[in-house]
Amino acid sequence: MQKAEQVLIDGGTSVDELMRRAGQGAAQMIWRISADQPTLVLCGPGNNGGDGYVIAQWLLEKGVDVCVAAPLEPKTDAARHAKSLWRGPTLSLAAAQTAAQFVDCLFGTGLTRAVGDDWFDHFMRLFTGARRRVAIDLPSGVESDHGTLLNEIQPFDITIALGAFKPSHFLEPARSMMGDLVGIDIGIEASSQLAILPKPRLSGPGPHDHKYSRGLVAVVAGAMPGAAQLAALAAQKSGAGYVKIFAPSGFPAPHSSIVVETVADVDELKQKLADDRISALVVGPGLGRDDHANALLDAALTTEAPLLIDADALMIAGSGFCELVAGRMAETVVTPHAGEFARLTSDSLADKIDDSRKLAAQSGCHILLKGSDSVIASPDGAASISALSCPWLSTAGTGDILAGIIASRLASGASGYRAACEGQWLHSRAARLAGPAFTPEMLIDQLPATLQECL
Ligand SMILES: NC(=O)C1=CN([C@@H]2O[C@H](COP(=O)(O)OP(=O)(O)OC[C@H]3O[C@@H](n4cnc5c(N)ncnc54)[C@H](O)[C@@H]3O)[C@@H](O)[C@H]2O)[C@@H](O)CC1
Repeated sequence: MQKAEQVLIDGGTSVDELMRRAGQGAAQMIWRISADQPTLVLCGPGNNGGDGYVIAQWLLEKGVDVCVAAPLEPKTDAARHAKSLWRGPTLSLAAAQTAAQFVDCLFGTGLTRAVGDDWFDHFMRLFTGARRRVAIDLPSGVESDHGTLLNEIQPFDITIALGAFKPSHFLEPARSMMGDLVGIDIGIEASSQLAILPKPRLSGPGPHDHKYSRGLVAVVAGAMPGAAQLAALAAQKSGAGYVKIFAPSGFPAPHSSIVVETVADVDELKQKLADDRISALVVGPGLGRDDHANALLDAALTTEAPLLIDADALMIAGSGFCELVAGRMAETVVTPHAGEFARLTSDSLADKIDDSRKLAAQSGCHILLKGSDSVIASPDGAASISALSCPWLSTAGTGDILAGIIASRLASGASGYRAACEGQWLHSRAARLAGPAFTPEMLIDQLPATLQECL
């Protein structure tokens, strides 16, 4: 983002002009949602504060009863210029009174440490006394890149992001402080190795496609049949041409179209996995964690097809994970939740994006770190954050479904990173369509409609 701003500035667009676009865009948004509510704008010393003076002046010209509170004079040229154009009253923090609407321009992306108590106590007084609270770019107290809270703030009603979304708009715990999140275009083309997951663009089968060209997904089943069945069903309803489960005898097929191939032992599994028509393999959901499960995982790792590793397989692999996957030539996607991730790295999770990137680079695998703020990282350093979150996904079976969706995307020929990104988006979107309190089957049933949206 800062690089993108610099390109514009080098090309002749002044910081004043960017600030004018940002402030006016934000003011118009505020005007649309709250019209003439009496408003207090809290302006800090940096360019975020400068945005605040632009917003305040724009609202004043609309006839709004607006006041600025500022703890310090502006420190940047652009913010000084914005203040020079402000025609309304400016009060100290201590003198400022609460207003119906509170607009927070104390700090944006430049916050480097917690806001001190002398300012923060007033900040909270003015915040608490307002009926509507609007944060400009980022709520003060939130650092911009890692989702970290530097102060104990409370949720805003709306956050207006300027120019581009920052990682903390989507990473917890910061994300929960944003309220409704909207973006303002100020003419900056942000390009970075960190992306917000876009809606996938998929194509359906062509006239010459058949079940194998659309992709054969195989699932290695273990001790708990339900999880492997869900992964298989999800793969099927995400568009795979053919879905098979390799399972011990007596394993129930989840649907008459899904083939269950009995494997008597690990050697037989290895033989079946040598079938080069297999386009993607899933191992982990319901695998179990005993010696037999361990041997099934070893067998699965012999496949030359793209591989999705999840759940029990990750718990078995533990800190030996990187060694275990070291020899793999085909794409490998790994989908741990935070607990499984900590098991793979033998360390607690400090920074979702950096830690996922590190594990991806060390292992050569694509890592999808699951959570309400899922992060996907690739060995080449690319990373994406999911902006679609659905807290109703926090229920048993949904991870197995995600594994099946990603496997079907791998089977269609997508790269590991792309399959993980597409799978994550489809999963979250299906959850939104399923509404509250869904069963795994209800979630799976939404997958065709979700695919339809992406064709
Ligand atoms: N750079 C640009 O061209 C544009 C920036 N814009 C705005 O500018 C913001 C970033 O501006 P800045 O980089 O000036 O950053 P901020 O306005 O967030 O504040 C930075 C200033 O606060 C100080 N500071 C940081 N943490 C502090 C703390 N805990 N207590 C006291 N002082 C502290 C810093 O030393 C620095 O002086 C964005 O979030 C956005 O709102 C927009 O106006 C669009 C254009």
